[in-house]
Amino acid sequence: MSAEPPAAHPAPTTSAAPYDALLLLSFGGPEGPDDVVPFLENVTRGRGIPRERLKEVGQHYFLFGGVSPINEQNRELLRALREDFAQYGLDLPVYWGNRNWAPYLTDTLREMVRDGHRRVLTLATSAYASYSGCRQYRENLADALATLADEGLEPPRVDKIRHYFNHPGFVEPMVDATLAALAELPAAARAEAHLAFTTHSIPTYAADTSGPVPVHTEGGEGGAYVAQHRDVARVIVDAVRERTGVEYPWRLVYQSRSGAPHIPWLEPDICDHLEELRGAGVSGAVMVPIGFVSDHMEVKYDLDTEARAKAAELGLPVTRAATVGADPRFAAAVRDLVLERAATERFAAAPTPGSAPPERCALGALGPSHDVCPVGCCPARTPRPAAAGAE
Ligand SMILES: CC1=C(CCC(=O)O)c2cc3nc(cc4[nH]c(cc5[nH]c(cc1n2)c(C)c5CCC(=O)O)c(CCC(=O)O)c4C)C(CCC(=O)O)=C3C
Ligand SMILES: [Fe+2]
Repeated sequence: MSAEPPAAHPAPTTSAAPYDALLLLSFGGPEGPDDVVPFLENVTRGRGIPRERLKEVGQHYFLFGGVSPINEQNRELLRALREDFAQYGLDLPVYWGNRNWAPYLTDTLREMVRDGHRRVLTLATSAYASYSGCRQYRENLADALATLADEGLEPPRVDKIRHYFNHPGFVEPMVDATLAALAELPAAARAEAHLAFTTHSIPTYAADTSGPVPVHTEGGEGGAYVAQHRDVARVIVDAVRERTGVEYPWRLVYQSRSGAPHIPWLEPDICDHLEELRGAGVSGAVMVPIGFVSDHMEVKYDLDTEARAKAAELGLPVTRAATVGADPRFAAAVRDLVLERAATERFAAAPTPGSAPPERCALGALGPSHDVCPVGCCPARTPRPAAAGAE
């Protein structure tokens, strides 16, 4: 056998430079009955959510012993990320901080600074563009950095990984989960089944202004939030057709609405949609929660408890697809996104002749999302400082 020819390309680098740490940034949730009310106070501070709604949401948590599944799911994701990074030689420590519960973001960032980190890349557990799913996390980062500065610490530079809703490592586990949930339907219910893709409802004004380019349309159909979810749904429907030979009818629907009743939010609600499907004589439905990264309370209560009860009352067979959670393909996707962004930053700082910015993986029609949110992206109703963006 002849010797290996010299490699045409340099070996792909596993360097995360200029980044020296990854921050997993999440929502946080209560870990026992005594945590529920203070957690809800953290979530809703200044957000004008009616008291009745808060009492109701508190009951959802008490049904599960006051414990949200989200923290344990983030611990699993941390383990999966660390394992993946170690296996592929990516030497990048991973930290975890939350918006609404311990470990709090500010405490984690302080620890990161004390450990000597100066250049932090952030992964938010939210895949899509919207105020709640993106800018609000960037506001939390700005607040935490300001607190550290007040304490006399030198704040690190913080960036955020691009929206990953259409990354194959996020979408492909959902395709498998949709196939598995279809297989769980009784055979007679499967043939004429519908796919109900679900995500968190948000106010229609937030949907219309989501993403970098505000599209002012009536009814919340204009912005990036809805467009991104539709694109993912389309990719899953196509992949399911390739694997089963069936093009299942589908619709993007919403769940977990809060806020005052006179403010319009994205519709239809999953429960109303199930009722409509039953009325139309549909044989069964699969709920596919593409809007969420793990099976946290919005999935366990709003879908597995409330929507399933609705379906049972209607006599409509339904199953629910799992979210990606700590799937190794998602951990690998995060590594890919870290390396992609690191290479982009290095290229921007020192473009060398013949070098090119890295490839950016994305399925669907929309293409890879921007790295840095431009000024005015997913605007807040009351402007506040936000980190990791162009402003
Ligand atoms: C877009 C979006 C995501 C997806 C992106 C992401 O993941 O970030 C998300 C995730 C989550 N939302 C969660 C919990 C809550 N969200 C609330 C309230 C709200 N969510 C909103 C939007 C979103 N929320 C909005 C516009 C409000 C109204 C008030 C406001 O503008 O802030 C409330 C208050 C009570 C209520 O009214 O429901 C709670 C308790 C949990 C934790 C679950 C657990 O504990 O396992 C998670 C992962
Ligand atoms: Fe929420």
